[in-house]
Amino acid sequence: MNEVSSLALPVDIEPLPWSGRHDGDGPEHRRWWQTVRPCATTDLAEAVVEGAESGRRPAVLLGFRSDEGVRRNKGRIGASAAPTAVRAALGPLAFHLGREVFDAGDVVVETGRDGESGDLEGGQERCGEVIASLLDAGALTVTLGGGHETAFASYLGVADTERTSGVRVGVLNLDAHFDLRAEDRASSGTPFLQMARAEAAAGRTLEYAVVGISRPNNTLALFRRADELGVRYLLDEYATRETAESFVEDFLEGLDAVYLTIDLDVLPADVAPGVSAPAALGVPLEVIVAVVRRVVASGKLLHADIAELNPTYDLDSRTARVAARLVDTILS
Ligand SMILES: N=CN[C@@H](CCC(=O)O)C(=O)O
Ligand SMILES: [Mn+2]
Ligand SMILES: [Mn+2]
Repeated sequence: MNEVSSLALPVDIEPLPWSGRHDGDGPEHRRWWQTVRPCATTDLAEAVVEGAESGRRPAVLLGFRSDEGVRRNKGRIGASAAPTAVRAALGPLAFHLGREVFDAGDVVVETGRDGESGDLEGGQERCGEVIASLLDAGALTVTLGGGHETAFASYLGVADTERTSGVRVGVLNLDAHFDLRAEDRASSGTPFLQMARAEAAAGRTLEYAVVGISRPNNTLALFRRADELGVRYLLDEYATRETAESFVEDFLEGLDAVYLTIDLDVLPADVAPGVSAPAALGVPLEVIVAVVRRVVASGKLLHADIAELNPTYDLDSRTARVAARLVDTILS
């Protein structure tokens, strides 16, 4: 395990904007805003030692403020504001988790304009370095995207940490889309093809499964690419609690560790209106929560991210509240 003092955090640790209702200072009144601490290296190191005793790693949240992937994918931009919106929705929630939670701040991606490209690739590399460093230190990491280009940043971190050396790692995506587009440059529509190519270059095969694929929202070309790459998927219309849990159990069985990525457009549009591409059908939130619980119960969760929240199109913070609930479930 690396020294925690070598953490490559994205920002100088400053008080971050966590707030919520105040019912008192005792543990019985505890909420997220009273719990989350800036990710100072010595505090994280202590929490890792304590977490090893209780069997619960400390969690570290990391924002990936990026619009560039969705912009390149011709979607509706606004996801760069999502990390702030998720923190605001998490802050007032009652805290029942038996682990420490830290906030490592945000990696900020410059957005392109006037025909110029933004530096998505640089941002993904920086984010990947931070994730790998936090994983090496012993944390359970959760990235708050950003468009789904967040997933390639997550992959870089997962691929780089010493914790995945010699380990069978899979990627479980909860999403209406494959995001396997073959494009000249990275976007929110390409991350899993980028991963498949990176794994192939390393002499491995990407273990990739998706729950919630919408047939009308993925072309025949994308279904063919998924088949060529051996991608396992469950269509949205067949995703009941029973089928989804059994699909995920089968996938997890052949793995030692899993990276979970949740694209909020997997949910019905009335549950998650604040996304670039809202779903006409979608997978019920109860099913998504059940899937996340299965992943957590497996003990194989290494890293997770939540992507595509777009506060510009949200209604009364509905989607941000769902994202916060899912973060809470991931860390339960
Ligand atoms: N992140 C991926 N987004 C979808 C968007 C689809 C759409 O705009 O309809 C994709 O590229 O397939
Ligand atoms: Mn996606
Ligand atoms: Mn999607």
